[in-house]
Amino acid sequence: MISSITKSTLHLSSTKRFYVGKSFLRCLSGPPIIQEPVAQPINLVNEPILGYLKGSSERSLLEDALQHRQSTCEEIPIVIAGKEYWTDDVHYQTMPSNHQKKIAKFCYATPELLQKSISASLEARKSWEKVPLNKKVDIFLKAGDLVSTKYRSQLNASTMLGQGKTVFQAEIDAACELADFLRFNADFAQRLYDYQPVNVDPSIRNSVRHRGLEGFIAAVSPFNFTAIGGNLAYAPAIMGNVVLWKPSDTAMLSNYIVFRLMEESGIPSGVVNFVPAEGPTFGRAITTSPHLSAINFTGSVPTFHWLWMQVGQNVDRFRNLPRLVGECGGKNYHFVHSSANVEHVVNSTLRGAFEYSGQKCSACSRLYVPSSLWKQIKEGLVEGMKQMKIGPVTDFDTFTSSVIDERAYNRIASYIKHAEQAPHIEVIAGGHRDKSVGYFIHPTLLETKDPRDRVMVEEIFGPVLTAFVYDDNAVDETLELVDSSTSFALTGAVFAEDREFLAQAAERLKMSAGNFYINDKSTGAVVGQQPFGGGRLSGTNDKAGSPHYLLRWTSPQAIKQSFNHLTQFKYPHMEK
Ligand SMILES: NC(=O)c1ccc[n+]([C@@H]2O[C@H](COP(=O)([O-])OP(=O)(O)OC[C@H]3O[C@@H](n4cnc5c(N)ncnc54)[C@H](O)[C@@H]3O)[C@@H](O)[C@H]2O)c1
Ligand SMILES: N[C@@H](CCC=O)C(=O)O
Repeated sequence: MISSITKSTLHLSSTKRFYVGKSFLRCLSGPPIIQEPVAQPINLVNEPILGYLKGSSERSLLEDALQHRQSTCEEIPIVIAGKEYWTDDVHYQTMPSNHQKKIAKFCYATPELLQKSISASLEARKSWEKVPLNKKVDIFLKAGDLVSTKYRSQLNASTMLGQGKTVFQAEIDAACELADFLRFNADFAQRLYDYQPVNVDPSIRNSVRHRGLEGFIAAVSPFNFTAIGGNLAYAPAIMGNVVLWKPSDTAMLSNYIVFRLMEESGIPSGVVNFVPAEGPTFGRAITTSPHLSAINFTGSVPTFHWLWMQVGQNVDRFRNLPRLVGECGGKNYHFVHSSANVEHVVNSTLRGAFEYSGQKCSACSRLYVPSSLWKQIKEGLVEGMKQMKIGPVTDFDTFTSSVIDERAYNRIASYIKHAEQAPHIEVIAGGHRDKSVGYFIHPTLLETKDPRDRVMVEEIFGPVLTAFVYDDNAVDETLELVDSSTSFALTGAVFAEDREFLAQAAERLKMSAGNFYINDKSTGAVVGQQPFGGGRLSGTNDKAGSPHYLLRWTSPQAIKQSFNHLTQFKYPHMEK
């Protein structure tokens, strides 16, 4: 019976099997041909979040950087194999809180330049792939240190002004998360070698080595996280890949600083090419190249679907089947049980829904509250919203600022207008909006009687939270609604003190979120602590910030090295 066989018995029997043909073998020996990298120890500690209190040195450095960035319009080239290019298709990045203020000038790459960058990256691949892992690790550790020291204030200032983040939101993203991605990925890349295949026969050596993918990777990044741009472009690079990085128009300046900082850390020219471009022009260039090996995308569902379809339509062109990694939107929930701590629910929801004006893929945008707690929770939310300061990011008391651009403003405003007109929705607080100077939309709380209204189902990606009040006796039906009423499955949170309920909810909502929180808000995943990504329409769930993510960027090769010479081709049973 298999259960009675111990591991060592199995081992022994397979060893025996290897030795059966010994008489036909002449045993040789020698060192392995392919050497495995020797890991260097990395002290994995998340980058501490600095306080930026009045009078602190980090605050004065940041204030200088903010001043500098506000009085400059940085000219940002396309960079291919270390060479700078300009085209006539000129664009500007402006400040979301003051749309007349330009902070960067850049231009779109033409199809010809995109072809050039593909060729340049394939050329760079030849030598980059050969650079030993420990050298790559050194580069990434140096980059992590440059992020947390020399470039910290520049990264934060450009993220604040260009992407509309408050000081705290910029710090957890452009400084801490970016440094964490660089350092943790260096460690994760080394740890991939911890798995090696079984070696049971001393005359045979089995091993696995990690190669970069053959071809180039296209990294297409969103506006809302500087660190995500850096991770999309550089996590593949540490595995030996070459990358075309198309940054978002509205995160251009911070992403360019990341690109230059990585060069300073020692990434050779051409390994990552910085190619601002019009979205579909870039999409068509990469998906019609036979050398596309993967797309590393973060952004909205429609863009990812479009790219996926382009790859499908060109599938017979590719030398390797491209891997499609996409992290997309969410319709994230807070589900409150009648046993929950009200004060904690209120504060967590105010942060989860309204920090960075709800422009986190993980932002809470639907809230399920039992009728027994609604009055208290509603009062708490409204009171908190009254206390939130909405303004420019240069005012350090601002809780949240404007949304990213006019397109986002109009989209979010259309949901609020819908709510204002729908008979089954009440605007409880907020709703005020004004785009005359910046794209300001005040945090808005809605209450709907229809849990399947568009405001409860579609990603709004703005500071709009909708509450649905359920009957305390209808917990099961409401959990069913949470799970089934949207097509997304990114993040979600349950709040309760009743442990039995929490266990039940964790089971019932298992597939509803890639990142599931118990008594914590739906936002704020930390690299290495809460690996990130969702299922269903929310993405391919490759868990950025974990070792699993790096597996997408390697094409492992299994190697069997034999130390024997066969002395004949026949098998033992053929001996006579
Ligand atoms: N799941 C996650 O980890 C995660 C993280 C951040 C943001 N997001 C999602 O990203 C979205 C917000 O970001 P966004 O507004 O920048 O998204 P977006 O889809 O508009 O743009 C993302 C990137 O794709 C580019 N692009 C647009 N059309 C393209 C095309 N046809 N071909 C190639 N590239 C194209 C854009 O220029 C940008 O660089 C939200 O839906 C949010 O939920 C998800
Ligand atoms: N990692 C971030 C979300 C990134 C998406 O925008 C969080 O967990 O809040």
